[in-house]
Amino acid sequence: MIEAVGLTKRYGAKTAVYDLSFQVRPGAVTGFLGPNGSGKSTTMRMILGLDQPTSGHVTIGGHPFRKLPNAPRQVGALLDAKAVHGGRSARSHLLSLAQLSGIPARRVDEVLGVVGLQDVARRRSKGFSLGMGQRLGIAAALLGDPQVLLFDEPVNGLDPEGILWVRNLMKQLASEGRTVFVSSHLMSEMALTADHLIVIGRGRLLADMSVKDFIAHNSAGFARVRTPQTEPQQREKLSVVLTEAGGQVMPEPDGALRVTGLALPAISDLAHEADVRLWELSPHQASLEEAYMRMTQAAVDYRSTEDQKAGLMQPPPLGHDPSAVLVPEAPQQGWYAPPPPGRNPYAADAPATVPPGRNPYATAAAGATAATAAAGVTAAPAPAAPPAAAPAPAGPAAPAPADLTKSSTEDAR
Ligand SMILES: Nc1ncnc2c1ncn2[C@@H]1O[C@H](COP(=O)(O)OP(=O)(O)OP(=O)(O)O)[C@@H](O)[C@H]1O
Repeated sequence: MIEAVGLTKRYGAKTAVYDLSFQVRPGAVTGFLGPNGSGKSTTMRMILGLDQPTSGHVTIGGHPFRKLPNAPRQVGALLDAKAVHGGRSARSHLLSLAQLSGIPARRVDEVLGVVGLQDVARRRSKGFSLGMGQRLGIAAALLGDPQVLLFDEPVNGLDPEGILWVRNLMKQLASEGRTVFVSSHLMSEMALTADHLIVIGRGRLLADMSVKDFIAHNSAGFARVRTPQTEPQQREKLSVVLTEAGGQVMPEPDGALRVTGLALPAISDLAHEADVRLWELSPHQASLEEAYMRMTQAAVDYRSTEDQKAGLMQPPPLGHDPSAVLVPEAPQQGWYAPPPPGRNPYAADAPATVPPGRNPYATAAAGATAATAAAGVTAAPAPAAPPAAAPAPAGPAAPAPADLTKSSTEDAR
């Protein structure tokens, strides 16, 4: 088990991680989610003893990483897949890590098979695509057959087949009773891979719960309501009526209204009483991705001016005064306002109102990382992550597609 207690890390005036306490349990995949710069990599580096906490502490199996006996056999980590000596072949890279940790050479061939790189094992890794680099990093993490595994963005650069492979590998490792801690920006992928989620924003804990609970609490429903386009005053009238009845009303890009906090029958009755004709009244389920975006949007540090065009910022509510701009300290209601956890907004008895409411070998088994650090090789800064929308395409140095999609020997079993 990994246990963090009051973990805080400051870099000068910048607080990267603040008072984080959580546990990562064995036998489950725990997803570690947060926007860019939220402190995921810093937390992982502190777990691996590569960064010292300013205050608080973190242990693995009850010991700080640096005090773990035979760490490479107990903990494996993928932190930065690009931090590999490109002049070496995949096999010799793994062999050198194995030698540093007293791991027999036959294990190198085993893990090359597990990650599907056996046919390119003697090729220099500088010719590897991003996806192949990720596979090599995962092989390094598995080298010591450790019980605790940390993966920082393991699906970066992987194609859909690779993403599926990583998903199955994580699940398999957890089913063997191992502790698997995986960071990602991709809520949708984590919803499929993880059993438990730890979500952070600006270094603070936002959620620590099972995926099941996260879905139940956050992917709330809403109603879409549309009035005749030819009569905009009807839309305004309905919006006022619904708001007065305690609903939250937001405009949709196509001119419809998104309503939360009111049951569908109540919306219908209120429209009827106000003599407003409806062309659409339909229930919708907000996606988990959207729920995650809502939870973390107040904690997003880097936001493109193009976000508005891409629909990644919340539209202002109807009647919003743009001069009164709020800078929230905590997550707040975004595109939609979900009902309190467990409440079905469409139930006939639903209330009319809702309360306002690196290291060069950082890819390597972590122990080898420490060993290479001791050998005087300094850690590289974490690379900027790609946008969350889709896996990054293979880099320009991508080899023949056959290499990328190669099934691992594990797949074949
Ligand atoms: N060595 C450092 N010196 C100064 N600031 C740092 C250092 N490492 C990280 N930070 C800052 O700490 C914050 C958290 O960074 P971190 O890399 O942990 O976030 P992250 O969640 O992993 O981000 P991403 O998803 O983009 O990889 C950022 O603001 C980052 O700029």
